[in-house]
Amino acid sequence: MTRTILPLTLETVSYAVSGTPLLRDVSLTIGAGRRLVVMGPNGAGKSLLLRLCHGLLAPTTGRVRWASGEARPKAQGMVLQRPVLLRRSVAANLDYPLALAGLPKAERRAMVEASLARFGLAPLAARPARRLSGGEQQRLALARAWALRPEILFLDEPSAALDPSATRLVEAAIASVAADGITVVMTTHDLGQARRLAEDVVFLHRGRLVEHGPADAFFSVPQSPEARAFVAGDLVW
Ligand SMILES: Nc1ncnc2c1ncn2[C@@H]1O[C@H](COP(=O)(O)OP(=O)(O)OP(=O)(O)O)[C@@H](O)[C@H]1O
Repeated sequence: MTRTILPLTLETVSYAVSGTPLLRDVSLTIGAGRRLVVMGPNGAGKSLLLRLCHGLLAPTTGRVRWASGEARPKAQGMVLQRPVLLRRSVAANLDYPLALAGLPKAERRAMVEASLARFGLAPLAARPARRLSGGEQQRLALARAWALRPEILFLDEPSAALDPSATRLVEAAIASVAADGITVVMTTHDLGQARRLAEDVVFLHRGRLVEHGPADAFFSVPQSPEARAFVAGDLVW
């Protein structure tokens, strides 16, 4: 894959609502091909950070800069905690964005087949998407995003409210996306999940970026008192 839009750089990004600062002076570079997990207690600003990166929100001050120079490149996707699925079959949900992207029918059919197979969804192809279980819906949303061949995917709490076996299937799907060289940036509350998936960690606390570095170092020797308390399970907000 030719890399064109990464790295993504946040330059002293702040975000405020009605004068209340929610994220403050976040500077961060996200390079290609890594799995980055954004962690932090409730209300730390994890979802806001993802929305700013993806372009759903604009910073109050500072800049979000893609290497391609585009304001909001197409080669990036976001999967929400509760994915928005069409009232159609699983296969039709995969086909629709490909049609919007202008892919000819034969290519779409091949890509839908590949996506169904890749994410374990083939037996569900004809089912109404909105009747799927939470875990199946997440995998469909991941498959749909993957089929568009993004360079980077943002995943906001991809396994919130899923049971352990559904969580493991979603994690396998995320690992499979990353194995294709797609950069993954995700939030999670689940320390175990972060240990399983993260290569790098960003740790936020009360709207500030407190740590950013390799996951091994973050989990074994967190530098800040906040991160130490968080890793020990003692910091809840
Ligand atoms: N539009 C908004 N107006 C006012 N406050 C907001 C708005 N959006 C987010 N916030 C607040 O900003 C803070 C950060 O929100 P965010 O959703 O990013 O937290 P989070 O780290 O993802 O938390 P959680 O782990 O609980 O999902 C929270 O205190 C939230 O209430």
